[in-house]
Amino acid sequence: MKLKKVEGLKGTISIPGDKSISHRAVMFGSLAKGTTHITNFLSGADCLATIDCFRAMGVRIEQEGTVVTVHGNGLRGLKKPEKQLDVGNSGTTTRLISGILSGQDFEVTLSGDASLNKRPMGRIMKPLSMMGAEIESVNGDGCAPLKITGKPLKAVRYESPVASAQVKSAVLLAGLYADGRTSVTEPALSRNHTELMLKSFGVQVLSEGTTASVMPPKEMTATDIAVPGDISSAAFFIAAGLVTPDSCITLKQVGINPTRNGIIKVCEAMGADLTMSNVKDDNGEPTADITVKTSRLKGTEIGGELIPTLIDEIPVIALMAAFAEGETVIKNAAELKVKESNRIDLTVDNLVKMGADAEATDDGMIIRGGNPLRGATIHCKYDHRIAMTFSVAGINAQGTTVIEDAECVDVSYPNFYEQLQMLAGQ
Ligand SMILES: O=C(O)C1=C[C@@H](OP(=O)(O)O)[C@@H](O)[C@H](O)C1
Ligand SMILES: C=C(OP(=O)(O)O)C(=O)O
Repeated sequence: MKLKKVEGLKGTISIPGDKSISHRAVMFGSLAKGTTHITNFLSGADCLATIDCFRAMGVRIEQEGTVVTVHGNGLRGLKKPEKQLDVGNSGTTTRLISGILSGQDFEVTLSGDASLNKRPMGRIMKPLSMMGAEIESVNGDGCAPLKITGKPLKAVRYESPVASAQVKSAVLLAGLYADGRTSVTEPALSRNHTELMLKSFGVQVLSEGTTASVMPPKEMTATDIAVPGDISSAAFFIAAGLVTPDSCITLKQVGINPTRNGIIKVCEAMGADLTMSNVKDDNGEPTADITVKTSRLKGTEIGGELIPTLIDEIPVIALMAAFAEGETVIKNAAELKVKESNRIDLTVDNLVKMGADAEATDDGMIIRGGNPLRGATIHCKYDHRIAMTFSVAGINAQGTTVIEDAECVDVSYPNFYEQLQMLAGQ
């Protein structure tokens, strides 16, 4: 993909469905009794991998674009798949499904692409083993492929060393099959979509501070899920609207769940012209239309409990910082090193390549804003968030920017480039 400076971004777009919520809707719908109708489903590669995994375990799932119908098999109705499950590039699929597979009465192996098979799985293997599951890293490196043999599970109270919704969810989902109340405490609150959606499926869930617990139900009951727009996808256009001269963009029906809205707080701290309207609350998953206009941004500090609420947005926030006046310090974000790529190093390397003043630290980065950016060839190591971040950089840089492997945006935002062109009037 080649990008050049644009004249300004103008218009209104609908942001595709939230990736985290789309995964969970398919998973919980598969385990429920009855039919779950999902609208505004994210038809990106990661969520399609989740659909394929549950189809391979005997669940009938119909998909027509963003409308998905899941004919649930009930809590104990999954079948042993004929082959190993392919989780593609998706950490969420891998870790959440591992929790579910821990409670089944069959053995299964799951494996993903080269990037996925390098990501740490010890963080779920430990608590799931404590619950009694047999879970083995086939190559002995703590990564996928994972061989999981489901067992009758013991309830646990798990103290997670990381604020991770994937770890929390893996344990809570195994807890659906346990012999009592299972709880997870995390160092800071991560996204709570699992807790909210399990409740909609009739499961008893309790959330108190940074502890969530679940009681094993007899069955889960199908429900309808309207997926909000993904704030992690909206982030690219929030940033683009703020840093591109002569821009005004409205993003419709974006999810603003408080465990996900850190980018909005950062925008406020940076002095961004961002307004929200048409705020609606749907079972704890509120949405709003977000309007952004070109703004003079100023540097800020980002760390602590804010980090889990904006974890996937950090690369594009770092780009905003490169356009801001003064210094931005991002800390407590070491988790970025174990995403689809090492997002600290890859963000900083590509920013520097484009002429920005940025440096990596042990757990984050420091960006001194204000240097004009110049076009460059961007290696994104097949990481969708890096590809989109540097596309936003490319439309604001002197010369041409080439994004290699740009098709990886399909993982979370298949129509990203179409919407970008539309807003640029091209
Ligand atoms: O639970 C989820 O849907 C996700 C949780 C986050 O990962 P961690 O739990 O590893 O922080 C996030 O980065 C990922 O994109 C989606
Ligand atoms: C980290 C991400 O996803 P996952 O962990 O599901 O691969 C992401 O989408 O940025």
